Amino acid sequence: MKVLVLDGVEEEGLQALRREPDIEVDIPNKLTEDQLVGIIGEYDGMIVRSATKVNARVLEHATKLKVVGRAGVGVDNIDLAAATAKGVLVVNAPGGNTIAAAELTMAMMQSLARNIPQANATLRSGKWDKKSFMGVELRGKVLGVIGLGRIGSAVAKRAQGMEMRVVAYDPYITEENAAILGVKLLSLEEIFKQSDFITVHLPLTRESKYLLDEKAFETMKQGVRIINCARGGIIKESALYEAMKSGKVAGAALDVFEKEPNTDSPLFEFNNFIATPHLGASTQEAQLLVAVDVAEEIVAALKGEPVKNTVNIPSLSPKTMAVVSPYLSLAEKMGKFVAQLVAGRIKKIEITYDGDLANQEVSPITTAVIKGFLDTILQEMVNYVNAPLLARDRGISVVQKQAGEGSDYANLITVKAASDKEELSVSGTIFGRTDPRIVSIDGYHVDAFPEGHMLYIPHIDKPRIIGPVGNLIGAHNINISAMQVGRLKIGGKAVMLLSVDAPVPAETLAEIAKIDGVLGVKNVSL
Ligand SMILES: NC(=O)c1ccc[n+]([C@@H]2O[C@H](COP(=O)([O-])OP(=O)(O)OC[C@H]3O[C@@H](n4cnc5c(N)ncnc54)[C@H](O)[C@@H]3O)[C@@H](O)[C@H]2O)c1
Ligand SMILES: O=C(O)[C@H](O)COP(=O)(O)O
Repeated sequence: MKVLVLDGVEEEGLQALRREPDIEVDIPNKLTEDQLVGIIGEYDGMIVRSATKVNARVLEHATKLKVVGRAGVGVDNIDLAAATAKGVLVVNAPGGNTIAAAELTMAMMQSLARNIPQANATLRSGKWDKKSFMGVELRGKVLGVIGLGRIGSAVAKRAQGMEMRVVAYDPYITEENAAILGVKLLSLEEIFKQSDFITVHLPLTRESKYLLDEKAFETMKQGVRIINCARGGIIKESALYEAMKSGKVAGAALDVFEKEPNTDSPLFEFNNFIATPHLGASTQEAQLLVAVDVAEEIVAALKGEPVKNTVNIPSLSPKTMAVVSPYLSLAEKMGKFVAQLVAGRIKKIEITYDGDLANQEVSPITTAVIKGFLDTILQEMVNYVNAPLLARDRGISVVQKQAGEGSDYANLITVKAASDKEELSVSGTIFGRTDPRIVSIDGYHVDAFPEGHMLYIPHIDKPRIIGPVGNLIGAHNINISAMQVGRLKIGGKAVMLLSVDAPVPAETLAEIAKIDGVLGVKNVSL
C-alpha cells in the first residue's frame, strides 16, 4: 500500500507508517492540483494539512484511495461529501494542536494590549517611540470566547490566569460544563455588549460564516479588540475594516483569512491590525503530535482496524468500540445472507437489537449489515463510509430498532428485508464473546455457523426430502459439512440450511427444486 504525505507534515511523527512493512510512504515536494490528479490513483492513503485541496476532482482520480488523514483539526480543504460518496474515510488529529492555537491566541491578545509587533517594528526602524504605544492591561477585562471547545476552553483557562473575566457563547455546551471552567455562558448579543476582547474558536460552517458582521460590530463595546485564530470567514473582513476605520474596534489580530494565502489585505493599512500567516498550529510540539496521531489513524484505517477520529462517519468512544466490535463481522455476514435469499427490489431493511444490544450504541452494527447487503448486490466499492449513503440513493429505507420483542438470547440481531415481492428475516447471535451463529430464518430455528458456502432450501416437512437432496449434492462430489432443519409444526413449512464445501452448480439446484415438497433452493456464500 502507498501513502502520499503532503503540506510539510512533520516526518519524525510518521514512525507508525514507516514501521509497517506493507506501507510505502512518499513525501514529494509541493504538488500542483494537476500533478496531484496525475498521481493520486497510485495511493491508498494520503495525509495533508490545510494547504492541499482534496476536492471532488482530486477524489475522482483517486481510484485506490481509502483514507485521507488531516494532520490537524479543520477539514475545510477536504470535500467531505465527495469523499463520503466515494467511500473514502476522512480522519483528523483534533487534540494535537490545541495548546499551540491557544497560546497563539494569548500571544495575539497580549500583542493587541501592548502593541508589541508595532513597537518592535518602530524600534528596528530606528525610532525610540514610547508615546505611541500606550497599552491596556488584561487584568479585570472581559474576554468573550465564542466557541468553548478544546481551544476555547484552553484560552479561557489561560485568560483566567491573567485575571480576566471570561464569558462565552457556545450553544452546544452545557451550563454545567462551562461552570466547571469558571466561565459564564451568555447570548451572543451579551458577549458583544460586555466584552473588551472577543476571540472566536469555532469551525467555519454555514451557521458561523460572517458571525461577526456589520451588525455584530455595531452591537459591540466601543474600543473592543478582536482575535481570530480559528478560521477565515467567521469574521467578515470588510465589516472589520469599517469597524476599525470608525474606531469602534481598537485593535484586531487575525491568523486566518477569508482567502489564503493573503498578502495584501486592506486591513494592513491599520497600524493597530496584527496578522500572522495561519501559524496557530505551527509549533514543533503540535506538529509532532498531529503527525503521530494521524499516522496511527492511517495505519489503523488501512488495516481495517477501528479508527478514533473519523470525520465523515461517527466517531466511537473506545468503550463503545469494545462493545460493538465483536458484532460487526456477524452483522456484515447477515446482510450478505439476506441479500442472497430475498427476491425482488429491496425497499426496506429493518434491524432489531435485543438483549445486551438493546441499550448500546448500535449504529455501526446497522452500517455493517447495510455494507454486507450492498456489497453483495453492487459492483462499486461499499464500505462503512458510503454504505448508508448508497442505501439512501437506492431508495432503501433503513430502520434501526432497539429492545424488540425480547428474546431467549443474551444478544440478538434480527435483519428483516422487505422487497416488492417478499419479506424475509434472519436472526443472529454471538455466544460468549466470539462464537457467531445464525439462529433463525423467517422464524424457523437453525444453528448455523455463518461462514463459507451454504444451501438454503425451504420445503414441506415430510419424508424423502433430506435424502434426495443429499444424494443429488453427493453425486456432484460436493461434501456436506453441516445440516440444519427447522420447522414450526409437524408436516408444515420447514427450512433446511446445508453447509457445503463448494457452491452447488445451477443444474443441481434445478434438480433439487424439482423434488416433491421443495419450495425453493438458493446458494449463499459468506
Ligand atoms: N489557526 C490555526 O492554525 C488553528 C489551529 C487549530 C485549530 N484551528 C481552528 O480552531 C477552531 C476550533 O478548534 P477546536 O479544536 O477548539 O474545535 P472544537 O470542536 O473542540 O470546538 C469548537 C467549538 O465551537 C462550538 N461551536 C460550533 N458552532 C458554533 C456556533 N455556531 N456558535 C458558537 N459555538 C459553536 C462547538 O460547540 C465547540 O464547542 C476550528 O475551526 C479549527 O479548525 C485553527
Ligand atoms: O485546523 C487546523 O488544525 C489548523 O488550522 C492548522 O492548519 P495547518 O496544519 O495547515 O497549520
